[in-house]
Amino acid sequence: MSMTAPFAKMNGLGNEIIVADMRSRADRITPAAAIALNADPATKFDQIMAIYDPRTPGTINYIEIINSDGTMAQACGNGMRCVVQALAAETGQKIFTFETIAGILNAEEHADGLISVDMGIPRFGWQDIPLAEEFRDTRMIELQIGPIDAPVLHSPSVASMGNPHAIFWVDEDVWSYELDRFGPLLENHPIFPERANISIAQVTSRESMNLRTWERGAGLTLACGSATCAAVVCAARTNRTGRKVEVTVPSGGQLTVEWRADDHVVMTGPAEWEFSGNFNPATGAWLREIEGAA
Ligand SMILES: N[C@@H](CCC[C@H](N)C(=O)O)C(=O)O
Repeated sequence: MSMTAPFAKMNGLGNEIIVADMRSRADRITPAAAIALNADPATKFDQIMAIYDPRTPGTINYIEIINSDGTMAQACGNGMRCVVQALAAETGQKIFTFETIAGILNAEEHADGLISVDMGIPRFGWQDIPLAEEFRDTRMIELQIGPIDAPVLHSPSVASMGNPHAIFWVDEDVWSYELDRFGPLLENHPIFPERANISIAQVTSRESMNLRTWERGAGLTLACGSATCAAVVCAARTNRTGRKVEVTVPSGGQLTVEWRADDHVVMTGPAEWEFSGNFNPATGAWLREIEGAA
């Protein structure tokens, strides 16, 4: 086994992704390697999507998702689109079935280059998210930040897309909130025993919303695919929108999310390759691949 593994630096609407090719390898990417890669401005990332050999018949690969703080995540919608684009470019295949720690996931690259990922079935039970205490109705839970009599953010909807999400509904521009200040406090609030991804959502019509997300284990990001899915199912569940919504993310791009009649949530959007290289999964030391080199 070679010391180094190939990787591609990519992004999904600005969500910074490293797609690591760990096929035919038994080793894992260490938290130290993730932290080292994230410390270098050239490879700074939000998630690493590590592609491994399949574990389950009927799936093409097992995908491990690592946040920039070195912790594991169960879901990453933007990262999955990057994985699909990388594998489609390599193999010509267009339809994929993957396995992650959250389960089996289907995805497809369309003729126009956009990629759809079936993000699975959302869960709303307080134990599923999970929350530290019982809430019978997770369309709105008691949680607020700011002065007790004039909270800045309050009463979020919560959902699991495999990973935990809280969505705070706002009327004002999403950029007028100090998410960099409130995000870490809410991510680590005792109500979320596994921490949570924290989003603020401004619904602009039955079919559109603006969304900003503070990601668990990664901080402020330019897009978060699973958060867009969580926001759309929570918006539909609270009758703020219909079941198909175009979500504008901080990069200015759009993701289309449809909560289908069969309960599956399908997210569609682009992915972009930036550069390729090789890295050491134990240390994070890396070298850029020279384009055009044999
Ligand atoms: N960027 C991702 C979500 C990443 C996972 C998250 N930080 C977590 O720990 O749950 C996406 O596009 O879904």
